[in-house]
Amino acid sequence: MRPTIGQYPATRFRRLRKSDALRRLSQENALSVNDLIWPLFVREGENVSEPVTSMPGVQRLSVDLIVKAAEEAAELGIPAICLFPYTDPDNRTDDCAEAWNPDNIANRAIRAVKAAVPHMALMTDVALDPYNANGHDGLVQDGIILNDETVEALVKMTLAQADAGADIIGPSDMMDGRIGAMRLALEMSGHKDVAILSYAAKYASAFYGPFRDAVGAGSRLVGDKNTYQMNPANADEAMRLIERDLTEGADMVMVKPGLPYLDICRRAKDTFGAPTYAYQVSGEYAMIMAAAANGWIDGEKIMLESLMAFRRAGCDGVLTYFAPRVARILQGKA
Ligand SMILES: NCC(=O)CCC(=O)O
Repeated sequence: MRPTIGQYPATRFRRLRKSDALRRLSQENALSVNDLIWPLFVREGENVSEPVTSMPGVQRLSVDLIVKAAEEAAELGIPAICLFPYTDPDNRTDDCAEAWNPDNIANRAIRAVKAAVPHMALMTDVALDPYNANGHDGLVQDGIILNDETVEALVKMTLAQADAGADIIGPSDMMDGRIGAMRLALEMSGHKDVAILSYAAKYASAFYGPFRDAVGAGSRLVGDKNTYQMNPANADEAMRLIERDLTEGADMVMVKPGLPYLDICRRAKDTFGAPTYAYQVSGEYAMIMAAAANGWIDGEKIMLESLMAFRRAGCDGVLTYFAPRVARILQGKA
């Protein structure tokens, strides 16, 4: 596109900003409930809603309350939720075997949600960190994160989630070769219509801090994730990763974190045209909530502005903890 600009006063940009009607008429992007994926944290128990201190307004919910949240999401028109497990400490081991247990907390929640709200698209998380004694996304040997052995474990985890009824598999682990391995396993096991939303460009970011509290992985993490997550200084590499994952069979791709990486979202959309998502991560959410709680910003306006920014950057959708709040506003139910 080559923008045409006439000379002043023939061109006055303020003409189209004169009234609300003209501003709406000339608006380029829109935010809708169809763009939202709501991440939820699931834990053991019944009727348990446990606040996540660093994420005001976010709770870890027992399966029965996850079902209620899914019903609320459906009523608000939110098309998808994404489940993250808070695993009991006893089930966090070096071999991560709980990750592919068909009856682990995540798989039980998938079954319960699909039974209650079958039309809700259910996205999962595929990474070993909620099940790992040392908080890493992959199997660890002598301080090294093993790639190929981890991919085998992730495939088992993927199949258990697909068997439980997952619609969208969300590999967030950043191992090499996992998308191809998962896609092949899904094809071979009768799950050919299960979609993969690849965390293709996931950066080694400090913005994930509150999330690690939410899933109980933060205090366990030994070292950092720099050998598998991306260097925040890199952009060309993100394009290569996205192309690689699309080629291996990803249906959708994600950039994560969100707002600090909008340049990557735009480039990804322009380069590949694939369904592209961003994750407005826990640290982004926490910063907005904390500043709003102090009265330093207008939290609601900043929430809406930040979500619109993803649409402007070319994203087809956003994973955001604000999903139900923004959906209520967009549906006139606030
Ligand atoms: N796989 C999910 C994450 O690693 C973090 C998300 C967040 O910080 O909200």
